[in-house]
Amino acid sequence: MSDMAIQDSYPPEFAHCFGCGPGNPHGHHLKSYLLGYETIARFTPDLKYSGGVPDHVYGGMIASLMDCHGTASAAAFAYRKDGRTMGDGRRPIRFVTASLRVEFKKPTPLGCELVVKGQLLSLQGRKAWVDLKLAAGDQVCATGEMLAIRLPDPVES
Ligand SMILES: CCCCCCCCCCCCCCCC(=O)SCCNC(=O)CCNC(=O)[C@H](O)C(C)(C)COP(=O)(O)OP(=O)(O)OC[C@H]1O[C@@H](n2cnc3c(N)ncnc32)[C@H](O)[C@@H]1OP(=O)(O)O
Repeated sequence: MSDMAIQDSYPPEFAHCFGCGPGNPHGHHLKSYLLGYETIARFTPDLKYSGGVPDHVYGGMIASLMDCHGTASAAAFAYRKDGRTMGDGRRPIRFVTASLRVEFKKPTPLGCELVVKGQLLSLQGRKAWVDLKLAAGDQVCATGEMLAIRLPDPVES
């Protein structure tokens, strides 16, 4: 597993995301890592992120974790495809979410660590499709699929 969290390679101007930006003092600071051919993030939501009942996570938190983990995963997969290393000093590769479909399979328990995993489905040009799974222990509680779009490099003047 890479020692560097994917989000820690975001330059300061792109580090404000509430879900995962290292530069947002109020945010969740999700950290995603490349682990072989998949990505992984671990997060334990605070008890205030309850759904309709106090011991389940609300759906927006689940989608948020997939949102941030999915774009980070897309970036990590693109670095690998380009033969680059995160934090290599060149312009960082960044993706944003164009679409995210989430399927809530089981109630997600609150008060325990959630594990989000990402796998690359396809990477074509600027478009990356990422498969996502969120589990509590052995139970997959939600699955998702993201289309992430790579931000173009600015034109040098
Ligand atoms: C933009 C400035 C951001 C600045 C800040 C950057 C911050 C980087 C750090 C991020 C840190 C963590 C982030 C956490 C995850 C978020 O929360 S990201 C925030 C939520 N997402 C957004 O705000 C994105 C809003 N959408 C957009 O800005 C623009 O629609 C996009 C996604 C950049 C695409 O616009 P574009 O660059 O003009 O590209 P466009 O030519 O429209 O589309 C490219 C291709 O994708 C396809 N496509 C685009 N959208 C869709 C869609 N929804 N469904 C299907 N296909 C689509 C197009 O058809 C096209 O396909 P081809 O013709 O090439 O085959």
